[in-house]
Amino acid sequence: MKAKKLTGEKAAEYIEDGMIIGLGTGSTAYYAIKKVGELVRNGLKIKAVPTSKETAELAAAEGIELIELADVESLDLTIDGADEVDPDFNLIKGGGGALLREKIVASATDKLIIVVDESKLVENLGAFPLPIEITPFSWQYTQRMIEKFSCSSKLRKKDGEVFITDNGNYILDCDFGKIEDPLKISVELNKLPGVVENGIFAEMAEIVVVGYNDGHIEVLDKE
Ligand SMILES: O=C[C@H](O)[C@H](O)[C@H](O)COP(=O)(O)O
Repeated sequence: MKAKKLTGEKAAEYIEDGMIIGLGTGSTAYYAIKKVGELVRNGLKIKAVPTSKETAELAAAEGIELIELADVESLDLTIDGADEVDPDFNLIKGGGGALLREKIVASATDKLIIVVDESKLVENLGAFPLPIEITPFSWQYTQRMIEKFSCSSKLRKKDGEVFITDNGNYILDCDFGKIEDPLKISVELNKLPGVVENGIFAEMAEIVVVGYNDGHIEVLDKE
């Protein structure tokens, strides 16, 4: 928890007056949002696009001005968490179910800053089951098509009920084993009718802020 808090707060240092920023989802992004709230209450002027209903509620409670992505051309930066990060900054996201909005917001962002604790760093993506957002319509058919990519999958449930995303869709958590070529599999998965989006964020992150349990932080920069 300490590591998550430190990374969230460190990432907030990149925010400057007048910026339009994206706010990620999850337990690490939470700390960044709390820090942004503090900065706003101390006079920082920014506007923010949330990546989930949960984040919108938290940000509003923090007094952060929210806007729609539809109303802007691009975002200066986005701070978001991840479930896995490989050495090339490819990510798996969507453990919290927010991957679709997160990917749309990330794609509109000049600088995507990822905040993680050390447990998220991996040599290869894939130990964390890949979340894939799919339409409820004939979802079992979509599942069969996805499983042709040599994975096994489970429909995500929460409290015994099917998990429904903010967009009214389902999520399949897919075990591919080691993912050798994240960009390729991401593109192939998104070609399947019924697949709305998958949780691989390939070649999108620019900065990864890593928090270690001993209290130190490392900032990894793609450049
Ligand atoms: O859907 C959720 C997001 O992709 C999260 O950013 C990701 O699951 C990491 O969350 P956490 O920081 O809680 O581990």
